[in-house]
Amino acid sequence: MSNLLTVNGLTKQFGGVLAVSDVSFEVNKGEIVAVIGPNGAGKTTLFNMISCFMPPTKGEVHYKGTRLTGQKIPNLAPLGISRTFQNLQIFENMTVLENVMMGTHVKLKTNVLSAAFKLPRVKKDEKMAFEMAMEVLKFVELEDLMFEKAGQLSYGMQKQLEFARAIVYNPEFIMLDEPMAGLNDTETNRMAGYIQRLKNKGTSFLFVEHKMATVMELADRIVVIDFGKKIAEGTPDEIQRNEKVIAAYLGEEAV
Ligand SMILES: Nc1ncnc2c1ncn2[C@@H]1O[C@H](COP(=O)(O)OP(=O)(O)OP(=O)(O)O)[C@@H](O)[C@H]1O
Repeated sequence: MSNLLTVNGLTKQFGGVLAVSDVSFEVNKGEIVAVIGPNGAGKTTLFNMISCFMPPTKGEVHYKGTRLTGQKIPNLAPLGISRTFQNLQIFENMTVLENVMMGTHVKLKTNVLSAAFKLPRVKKDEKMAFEMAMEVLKFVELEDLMFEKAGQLSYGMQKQLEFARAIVYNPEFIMLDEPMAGLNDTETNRMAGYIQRLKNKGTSFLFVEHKMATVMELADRIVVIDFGKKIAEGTPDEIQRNEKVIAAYLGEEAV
């Protein structure tokens, strides 16, 4: 299995709070890796450093040999990396179709000048953007709602829409921050199905999630964070039997 993402010694200090401390792990091609841990363990901070939303105090991240740390967020998509957010980032006043088409610009060559002069390429790009968007809307079963305003959709559908926008340019590596948060069981299974189907086509994932049943079902490997430190890493079976992990979660329940 070839290595895709290398997280090396990531550390984040917020004043006196050591939110993440010397965390290292890898994601290999075709793998689904989950990051779990009790509330406040440092998962979001770790995720934000990996996806270039926050600079680390120490440590670095590489993707296929390219240093991600210090990169600007728009540089990630051309590398084949995509991410979704814990809080939905959809455009409520735009249609479902327009939201997804927004995600296609990475692959297309149209820029402001060519669009302003309505060069022939613009028409071709618009057609391609539409076709790409329709393909993923079918994949997430939202094609019947393509002309609805995104703000009119249920929360579960809005999550599907955000996922559609994240996958529309065929990224090789997708980072999902709590993809199942706020979803009911049916919606959770539906989202898990999309992730699994993309994995079967070779896409790799890193995701943070609180819903343990989903994590255990989807992840090939799990990284467990507690008080900012990696306390365990292994397959779902190994993690469920790991005493340090059990103690960390029991501690959380006792709080
Ligand atoms: N911007 C910030 N400034 C100061 N402290 C912060 C900041 N962001 C996070 N922290 C602290 O860092 C620690 C880790 O927070 P983080 O949100 O990364 O944890 P988490 O595992 O994602 O939590 P949850 O599961 O509740 O989302 C917490 O103690 C939190 O209070």
